[in-house]
Amino acid sequence: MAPINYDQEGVVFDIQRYSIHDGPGVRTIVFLKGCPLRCRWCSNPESQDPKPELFYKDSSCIHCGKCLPVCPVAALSQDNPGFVDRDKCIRCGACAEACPTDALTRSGKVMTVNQVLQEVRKDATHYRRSGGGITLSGGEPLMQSDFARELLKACHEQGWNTAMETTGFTTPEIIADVMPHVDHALLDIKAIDPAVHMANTGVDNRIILENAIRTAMTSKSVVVRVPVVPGVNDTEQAISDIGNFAKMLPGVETVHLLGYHSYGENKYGLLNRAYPMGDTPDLPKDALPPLKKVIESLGLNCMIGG
Ligand SMILES: C[S@@+](CC[C@H](N)C(=O)[O-])C[C@H]1O[C@@H](n2cnc3c(N)ncnc32)[C@H](O)[C@@H]1O
Ligand code: SF4
Repeated sequence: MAPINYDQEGVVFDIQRYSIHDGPGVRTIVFLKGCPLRCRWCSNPESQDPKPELFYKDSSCIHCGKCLPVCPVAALSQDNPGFVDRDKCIRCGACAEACPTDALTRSGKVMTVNQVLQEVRKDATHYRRSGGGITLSGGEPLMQSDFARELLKACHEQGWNTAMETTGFTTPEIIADVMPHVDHALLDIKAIDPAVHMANTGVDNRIILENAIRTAMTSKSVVVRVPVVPGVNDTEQAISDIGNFAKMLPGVETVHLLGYHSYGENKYGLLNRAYPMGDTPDLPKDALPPLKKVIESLGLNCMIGG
């Protein structure tokens, strides 16, 4: 195996400690920026653009104007305080540094594998006791495949367990390159019907379904995950289609059903974007048990949440 490149850089938008979801034991979740999909319900809209970007919180802005002179490309407006011309913005973050009230903040920063390791190491004693480790999420972690691979290799060298939340929309070469370093793959399948998938995520699902087979053949443990979204895949037929696909993946025994929630809605506002789900209510709690039964009737284990 090639030596680990600890200087490999990636763009990280969050590191969450002490998670008891998204893999076994206590975990640190490292969120990588960039995603080729645009799921209408995505709870992490700040993950989608690969580069760092600005959040603007109108209610915190005191209109002091300190952001205006520091922007090197005049992407902010004197007449309309807090307005960010996102096509002009070069993501340097100078305005966020100048902002005294954090009305402007930057999501995403460049980190090396070594810098992420130093952060993750703070939880290492918990990993040992609980069988936990690191989970890469995003965004789509495979969009920064060199960074993901080097970080996973470095975690394994420390003896830490690794997991990845992915939708597998990438090339077969990247699956072969990265997935052998993942102990637990949490593989999202959002819809089997190609038209439904395209309309709600913006991409064709053929490559995802093909890569699901490749992942199942490469990874040590794979769980299929389904965000259950009203009007998209919340019918017994749609869940049965996903269950039947999961069932034929080698080694897959478990499906997680995640009910749609709108927790990410406010972040669309901070990015000056409209929320694509409008006022669609969260999936009612009682919608999931019947769908769990559908999965179990196929001979698979099913867990609500993940
Ligand atoms: C933000 S995604 C990142 C990983 C990868 N891009 C993916 O979609 O699998 C992490 C998990 O959150 C789920 N998720 C995203 N938005 C959600 C929402 N509004 N309600 C419930 N689950 C959601 C995804 O389906 C996925 O299982
Ligand atoms: S694949 Fe994941 S990160 Fe990408 S848009 Fe969909 S939910 Fe968001």
